[in-house]
Amino acid sequence: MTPTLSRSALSSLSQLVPSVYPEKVIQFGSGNFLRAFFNWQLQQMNDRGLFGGSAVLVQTFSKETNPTYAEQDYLFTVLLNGIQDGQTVDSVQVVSSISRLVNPYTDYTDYLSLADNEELTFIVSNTTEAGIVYRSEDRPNDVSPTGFPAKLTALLHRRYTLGKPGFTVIPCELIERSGEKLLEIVQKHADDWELGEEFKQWLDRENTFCSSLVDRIVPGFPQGREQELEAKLGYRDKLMVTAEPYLFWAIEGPQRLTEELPLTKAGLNVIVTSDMTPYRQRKVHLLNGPHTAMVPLGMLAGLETVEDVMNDEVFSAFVRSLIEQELIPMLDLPADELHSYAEAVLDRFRNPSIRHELRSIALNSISKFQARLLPILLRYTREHGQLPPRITLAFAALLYSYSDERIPRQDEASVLELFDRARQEPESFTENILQESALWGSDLNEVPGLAARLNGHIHELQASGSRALLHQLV
Ligand SMILES: NC(=O)c1ccc[n+]([C@@H]2O[C@H](COP(=O)([O-])OP(=O)(O)OC[C@H]3O[C@@H](n4cnc5c(N)ncnc54)[C@H](O)[C@@H]3O)[C@@H](O)[C@H]2O)c1
Ligand SMILES: O=P(O)(O)OC[C@@H](O)[C@@H](O)[C@H](O)[C@H](O)CO
Repeated sequence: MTPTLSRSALSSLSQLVPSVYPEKVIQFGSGNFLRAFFNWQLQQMNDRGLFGGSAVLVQTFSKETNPTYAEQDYLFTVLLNGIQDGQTVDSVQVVSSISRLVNPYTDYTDYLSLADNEELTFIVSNTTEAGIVYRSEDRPNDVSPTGFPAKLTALLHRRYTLGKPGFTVIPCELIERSGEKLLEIVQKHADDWELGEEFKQWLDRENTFCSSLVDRIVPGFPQGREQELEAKLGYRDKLMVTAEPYLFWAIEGPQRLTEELPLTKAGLNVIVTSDMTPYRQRKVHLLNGPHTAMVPLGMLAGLETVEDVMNDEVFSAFVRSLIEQELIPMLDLPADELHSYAEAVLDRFRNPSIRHELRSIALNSISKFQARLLPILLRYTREHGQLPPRITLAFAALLYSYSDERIPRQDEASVLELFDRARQEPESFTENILQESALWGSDLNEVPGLAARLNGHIHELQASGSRALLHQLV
């Protein structure tokens, strides 16, 4: 029988058994993305003798300890597949940069005692966009608070009471100004819990909260390839994760980070900058924007993956013209840089070696549309005196897909409730949903012509499907 990945399995397969490094990073979140992004980068630094440290994982959400990490001695495989600098990449690496997993729900004392170790100086997180939220019900009791910022506050407070130096905190969540947002919530908990002014000053003075922008497409576990990979690798690995070779990380923080976390020295495409705004705009609008536009249109036409979209003449022409004609002209960055980033994105979308499911991108599409495409729609309309045709069509497809049972909706319960309420009056569904400022930040019925255009498109989508409509646009 094929063994499970572990140190002894590697040894019996005569493969290199990786070194064990001291813990230097506390990592909140144990999902696919961090494994293929941050843990993989730690491994690259360690392999080059530049960091010599591992990350201790803190479970942030599920209350039951995930047994797989311990079963696999905290090892997992990262498979990188795609084209980089014109070369085909098909690499397999066992990553050993995680030391152990702490579950604050079952071992709260162990969790808090992470504050005692002065070698732990970095905190990295990815708890999804839903993780960096304020929860007034979280209290400083002798059991773990539920929210990530509240857990972090408790840890930071212990560090402060021990008189130890603070941390460099780098959240990877895809929310705007993530570092500032996280610090704001930590300070709010400090107020709620009456932790004192001195602690709040220590938070500001001794800790560095860096906003950051991450970029790597990580489709996750290689579904359907388990047997092939087991035969190739000689072990089974439930934590295995596939990703594209491309990687970019902009960290807004002090230059000392380039020495303390020598990612760039390890040859990684990471920059430490005093202003990450342009990098964020470029990525959110030119990569995530087209993703969010292609999802409802593609799914309504029965397409399943980003690659399906890119291999379809009509759909890929739509994606390209969306980028060139509606997105790039609305971004305040040098045009040549935007065009070359966009070309790279189109190549990444075409990557035949990874299966990026449209339905995985579809999760929480409403807030994604608001962040990724709506600002461009509004600016284009203001500047051109007319609606951007492609973003507007994608918006119509999104609203239609949230009101049609054929496409399973995956969104927050509160969002789905607003859609269900709007649907109770089918004749005014569009106007009802556009008026929900909670979804869009304002009443979108005030955008000239938007409701009428969306209504028209929704009827056309019902009558002829998305492909026919795209034909008319490209
Ligand atoms: N997969 C990609 O290509 C990619 C690329 C860039 C960024 N991201 C971002 O990474 C995030 C995570 O993606 P993933 O692929 O690792 O998903 P995942 O489901 O594998 O992991 C999600 C992690 O977040 C934790 N979590 C979920 N909800 C939480 C909550 N409310 N509070 C605290 N923790 C919570 C989970 O416990 C888990 O550790 C996404 O939200 C996405 O924005 C993903
Ligand atoms: O990860 P999500 O669900 O926020 O968005 C889906 C994709 O747009 C996203 O994962 C991109 O692939 C990623 O942001 C690339 O760095």
